[in-house]
Amino acid sequence: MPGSSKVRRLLWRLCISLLVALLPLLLGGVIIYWQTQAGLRREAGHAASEALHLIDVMLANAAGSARATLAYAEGPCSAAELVLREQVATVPFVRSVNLVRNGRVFCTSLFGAFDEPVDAAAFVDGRLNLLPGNAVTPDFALIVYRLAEGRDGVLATVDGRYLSNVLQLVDQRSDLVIQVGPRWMDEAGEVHEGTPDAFPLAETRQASTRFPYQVVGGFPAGAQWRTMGADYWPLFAMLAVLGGLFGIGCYWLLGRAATPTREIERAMYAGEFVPFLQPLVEATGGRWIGAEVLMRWRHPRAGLVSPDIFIPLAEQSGLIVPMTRSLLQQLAAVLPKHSQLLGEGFHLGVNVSAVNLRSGSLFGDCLDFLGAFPVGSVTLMLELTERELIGSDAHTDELLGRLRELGVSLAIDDFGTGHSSLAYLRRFHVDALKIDKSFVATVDDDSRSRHILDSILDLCGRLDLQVIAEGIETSAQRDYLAARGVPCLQGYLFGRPMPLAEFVAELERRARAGA
Ligand SMILES: Nc1nc2c(ncn2[C@@H]2O[C@@H]3COP(=O)(O)O[C@H]4[C@@H](O)[C@H](n5cnc6c(=O)[nH]c(N)nc65)O[C@@H]4COP(=O)(O)O[C@H]3[C@H]2O)c(=O)[nH]1
Repeated sequence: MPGSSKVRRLLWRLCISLLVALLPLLLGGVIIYWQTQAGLRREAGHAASEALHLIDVMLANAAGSARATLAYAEGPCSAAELVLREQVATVPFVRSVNLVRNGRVFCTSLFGAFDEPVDAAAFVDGRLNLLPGNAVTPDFALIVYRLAEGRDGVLATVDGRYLSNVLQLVDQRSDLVIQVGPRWMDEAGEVHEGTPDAFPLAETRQASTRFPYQVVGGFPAGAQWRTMGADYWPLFAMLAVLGGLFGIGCYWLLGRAATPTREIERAMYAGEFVPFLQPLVEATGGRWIGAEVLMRWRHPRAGLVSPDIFIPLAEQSGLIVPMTRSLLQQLAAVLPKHSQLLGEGFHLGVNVSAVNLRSGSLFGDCLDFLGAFPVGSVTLMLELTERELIGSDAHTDELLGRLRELGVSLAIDDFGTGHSSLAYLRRFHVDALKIDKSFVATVDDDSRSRHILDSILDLCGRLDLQVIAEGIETSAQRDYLAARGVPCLQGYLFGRPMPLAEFVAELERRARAGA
């Protein structure tokens, strides 16, 4: 089988296995991505509402202090001073309480009597003002709650650091800001003009129902991947292991044969079918004048498998066609380099079956094969087995005619063992007969069956057919057949089927020895 198909198949197997291995990670990744996104949205929403709740509590404290001291806005500062300080000292988060009369602060919890104008228009909804600092703490933000009754009223302030603490601590992963009218404050306590940039991820905006401000929350870019990495790495590791196992399993499954036919197909792509050659020898002198090509399956686990086991299956499935082509290609890749060892018209017998004849590619395969050799250095003989009956139809006749024109000869294999041997002789223009080893074996015993062998030999003489006797195991068989004029012999006595390289090495050895 061509190496490229093998590589393609291996690549395909690898790609599929890789995809299967990546599948849990990909699917898991998508689900985790989606879950993380939903989780971040939930987290941002939860953080904003938590911050809103805490800031509402702080502002409610300021509003409570303002209500408790409003009545003092009508009296002198001296009467209110102690009450104001008491509020600052006892009410959580309230930093100062200041009384306003006729649009001016006239009394503060810090300085007592005081005088400063109040810009009522700066208060959102007349009630809240976010400032980057004031005269007492210019570097610290503060939020001022205003309770007004006409031009009188109370200003209660909450330190911005409480707010920034809330924004920071309520959720350490999300970012939160508080927006009060035209200003906003970040987690660091910095006050900015305008509105903050939109958060790239899971932005949420929640407005207080009690005071005129909003908390805006969200996550910076990349937070999703960081969260996935930080929170889900054990799951990713598990998915990776799972994917690895799936991939290995898939690779193994794809390499495993589901059926015998599938296993033969796999073996073919893996190049496991190889040619073995058994020498054909001259009956007189023992010179190697050719070889029969016999297919062997070098199975990675079972070792060498006999063709009797896999050829019938290969014929049934039609795989015998590419297998035969592969056999011819393997021979054509090696033997022409040694054509000087082969001598003139070296005989090469190749087994073919009905499927090969029907396939439509046999002629091309033979043409390619013969084209690889120097002209006349080999003769190709197709040996027709009788396992599948070959019908005589116009297509077969035409094919055999074209093959004959190409110089390919035709032999009937295992002659006499099938039920159609004589019919074959009648139907086809046959060049040679291969006498089956079961008839050759009759040489050794004196039985009547030896007469059948003699009759076949007579028949061959009358029909002017070339004879090759196979299965010669003893010198008595050799001598008998040689005496009966059989020119070409094959059998264990001369050599067993051997790998191609071994056959070439033996040819070289014989050439050196002058055999
Ligand atoms: N006992 C004994 N046996 C001997 C002796 N000399 C040779 N043999 C065996 O006899 C068989 C001769 O091949 P075949 O009759 O064409 O019979 C072949 C042939 O019909 C089929 N076959 C082999 N290769 C191919 C192929 O490439 N294509 C097709 N279609 N069939 C093949 O498988 C059959 C079996 O092949 P193998 O097992 O290789 O068996 C071979 C060979 O090893 C001997 O002295 N004693």
